[in-house]
Amino acid sequence: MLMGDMMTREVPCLHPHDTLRQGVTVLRRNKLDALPVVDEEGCLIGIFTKSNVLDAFLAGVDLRETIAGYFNPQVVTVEVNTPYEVIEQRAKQTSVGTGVVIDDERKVLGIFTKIDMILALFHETEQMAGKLNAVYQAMPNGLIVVEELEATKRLYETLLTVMNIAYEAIVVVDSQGKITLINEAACSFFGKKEKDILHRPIEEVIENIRLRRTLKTGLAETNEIQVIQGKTCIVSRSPIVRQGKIIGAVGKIVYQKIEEAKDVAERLAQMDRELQLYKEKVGSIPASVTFNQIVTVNPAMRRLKKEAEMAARGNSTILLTGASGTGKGLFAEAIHQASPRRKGPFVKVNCAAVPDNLLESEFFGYANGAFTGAQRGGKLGKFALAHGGTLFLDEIGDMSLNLQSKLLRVLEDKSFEPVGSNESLNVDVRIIAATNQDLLKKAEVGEFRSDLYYRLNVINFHLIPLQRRSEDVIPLVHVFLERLNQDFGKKIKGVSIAVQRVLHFHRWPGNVRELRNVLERAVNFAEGDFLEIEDLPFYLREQTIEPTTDYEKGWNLEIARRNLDKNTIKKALTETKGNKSEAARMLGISRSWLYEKIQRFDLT
Ligand SMILES: Nc1ncnc2c1ncn2[C@@H]1O[C@H](COP(=O)(O)OP(=O)(O)OP(=O)(O)O)[C@@H](O)[C@H]1O
Repeated sequence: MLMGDMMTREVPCLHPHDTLRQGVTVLRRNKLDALPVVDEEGCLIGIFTKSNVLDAFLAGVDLRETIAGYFNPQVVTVEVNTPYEVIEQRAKQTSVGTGVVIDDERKVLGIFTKIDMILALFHETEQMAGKLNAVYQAMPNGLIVVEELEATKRLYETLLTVMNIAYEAIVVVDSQGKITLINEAACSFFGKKEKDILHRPIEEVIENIRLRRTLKTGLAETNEIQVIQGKTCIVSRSPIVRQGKIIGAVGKIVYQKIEEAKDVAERLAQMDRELQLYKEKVGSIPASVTFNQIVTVNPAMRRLKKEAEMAARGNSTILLTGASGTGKGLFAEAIHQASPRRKGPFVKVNCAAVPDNLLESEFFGYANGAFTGAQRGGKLGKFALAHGGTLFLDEIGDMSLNLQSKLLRVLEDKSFEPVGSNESLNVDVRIIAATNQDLLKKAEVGEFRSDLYYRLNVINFHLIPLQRRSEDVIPLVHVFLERLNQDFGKKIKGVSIAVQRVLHFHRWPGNVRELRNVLERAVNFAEGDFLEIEDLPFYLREQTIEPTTDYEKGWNLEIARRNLDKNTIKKALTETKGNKSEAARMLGISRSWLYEKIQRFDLT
């Protein structure tokens, strides 16, 4: 952290010819303890403090006198790029509470108070706790409990020891992608000393580790085979997320005894290919989505992901609810993939897409010669196809009452008769159902069997609409852009700030699906490296025009810009229910800058 990240910016300056009354008024208005004094060229020549005011009063001066004889020419100065450690050292040595931050021409850039330093310290402590937690998550067997703040140092030493006995290379970066922790194995793997690596941007030290991507998307990736430093390695990456914010990432590189593992991996891949072939032959869709592919930094959604992963281990029926496009299908596949049934088929039926008269044979199959035009030899239904695996009943709210009764019977008896057959078939199938309708309401008006509802609703996961987790928008954008670049052979690097703003504040009635479609359209139209407003569909472009009353006052660009800033900050504060740290993060500006703007626009 540098001085530039901690100081209070844009403080007013006094001139020696200003009166004492002016000096006192500016101090009071800005709630500051001291103000820089500058000469005609704007260069720092001293500091005017509250003590100077008291001295003047004691001397019984007239407030119309100038501050020339009262300000202090001995002023503690700090340069803007001074590192935190040096500032801390100097702050301990001086009794002065305020320093002036200057550039190399002695022009004033801001002031630095001990309060600023305490706030910066809090920030550092928060980050340290996050890093400790991340490394704990990355250790398969280590148990580290962070208790009290005073134990942190001891823990840090323990942590380094634990990291150093691991034979994998472990590296931790902060939200800026700078290395904050690295173990001995990693240093020896890269042939560098810890002191030459720490605090450097990750890509300067380790090519190809892709932790920057983890910081952008929040996606964990496990056991990917990659070549790093010319060696084949197994790499795992994990984001460090705290209160919906990605604050860092951990990378683990296994680089020893890889050849043996590679052999096993290749044999497994071959078996997987064969299995896939058989699965396709029996007509089921091979599920390949895992929880790792579900992008979210929202704490409630992350909790849902964890709970669904736990529920996957059992056999109970699961009901997924939530608006269209929130990821119910994705969750269903991930649950199957995380369950002991993952080797079995994952069969999906969209209950809204199959005509009612065909649903029964679609579900239960039919016997040879069951009806005119039926396939010779009969046909297996989805229940039989899903035997040993998972049957995903999408849009269950659209199923007819007649079929609902039949489904309930299968769920209770675990057996059914194909259409036109008297022979009963036993099946072992786990049911996951999904709907964007309120089944309980439907049950109340007799459109859905309430006994089926309770039978399905053993475990319920209600997915959150994208509008209520807007912090997920940008990580999703990064993941989708990566995929779309691949599909369309493009090299879009990201989205402009203006587009970020629009995407952030849009209400997303179509949820993640709508976001994905918007990006697909934009990638098709984009000409530059970044997606711009004009690449967005018209209905989103319209939202960028902020209502302003300035037309009456003439077309003043500065006023219009200020209004846009003010409105955007207002929206961010409403969105975050007044949480200023959250709002600052959302807007991509520092907290002190946000406070400054709030005061300037009178938004308190
Ligand atoms: N958290 C997520 N991370 C990555 N992709 C997502 C996420 N949520 C949804 N998607 C993607 O968005 C699209 C819509 O998701 P999905 O089909 O699972 O939604 P749904 O809730 O089942 O919708 P519907 O009710 O209309 O069937 C899919 O392309 C899916 O891969």
